[in-house]
Amino acid sequence: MGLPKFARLKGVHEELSCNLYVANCGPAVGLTLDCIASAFSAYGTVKGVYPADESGCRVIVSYYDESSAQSALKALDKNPCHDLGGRFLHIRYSVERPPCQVRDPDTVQVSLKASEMNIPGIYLIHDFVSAQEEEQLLAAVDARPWHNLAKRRVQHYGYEFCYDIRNVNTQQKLGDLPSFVECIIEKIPLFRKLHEAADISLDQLTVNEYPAGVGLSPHIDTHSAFEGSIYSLSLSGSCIMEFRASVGDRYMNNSDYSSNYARKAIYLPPRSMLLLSGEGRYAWQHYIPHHKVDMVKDTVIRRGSRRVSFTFRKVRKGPCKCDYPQFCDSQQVKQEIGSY
Ligand SMILES: O=C(O)CCC(=O)C(=O)O
Ligand SMILES: [Fe+2]
Repeated sequence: MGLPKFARLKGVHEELSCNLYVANCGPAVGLTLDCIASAFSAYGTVKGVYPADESGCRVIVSYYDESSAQSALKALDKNPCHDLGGRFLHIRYSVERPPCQVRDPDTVQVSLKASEMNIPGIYLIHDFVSAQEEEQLLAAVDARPWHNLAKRRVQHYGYEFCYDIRNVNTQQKLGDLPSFVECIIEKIPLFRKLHEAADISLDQLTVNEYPAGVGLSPHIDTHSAFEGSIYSLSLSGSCIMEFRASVGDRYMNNSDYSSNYARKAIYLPPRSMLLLSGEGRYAWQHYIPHHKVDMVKDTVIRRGSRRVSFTFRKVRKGPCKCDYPQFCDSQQVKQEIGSY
């Protein structure tokens, strides 16, 4: 069952409602829904506290009667709330929207399994590495130098990925993949059960470290740079990864879209390995929204202080001859690839 959906009443203080839209309040600012309910229960019996959106810092507090909501609004709007660490709240009345209006064009249902997304070529295996391997992998990269990008840090092995040209210099090999990733590489054949062409001769690794709230812009990994299978292991923190394809493209069915894109999303827990191949690798942009919290099946999941991903690819030595020429730089047609 979905959450009740509410709309903020802009500037309408006199229109009473049992529901309050409360800004500057929520899991992203360190306040659990339970502690918010407890603070607001000083003004009447609280029916429920719900995230108002995916920001993690706006909630709906729902009372059984309007007089409780009115007392809470009078006492707490733009005043410090003692029970919530002296936080200043911004409060409006809110109304429950009828079910036909509930679709927020900015939100997308988050799948737990790749098969729920229904994008050909995308697979996810949970618990691909153990907690002990995760710890060792993090220690190994933390013992090596990081390169700072604007908002995240990276390391490259095998070949350097150059963000300005979105490609690798195939003439300049850095070396073999480091021995500490052997425990990952040896398990890649597990994907053969899901995808017959699981490529095991990977020779390029990019390690990304994202602080909480930092995501990744929409892009398709350059076709001419890498072969058809891209593996990405999530460590330490979780995130959601979204996928989008233009509505005009034939590589999508016509459900699940808002504005000009079909959009899908998947939850990537720590230690899970994602495979992008085929249509999902060549024709869908992937990206990580810049959120501190993710809404996954009505649960608010706070991002950890860091997420570290290991992305394994095989450098392409000739032109790409994929079946998706409109996204293919080797096939010289206008692309839609975006920046990393
Ligand atoms: O962090 C990730 O899981 C994905 C990284 C990625 O898409 C890339 O480096 O191209
Ligand atoms: Fe990518």
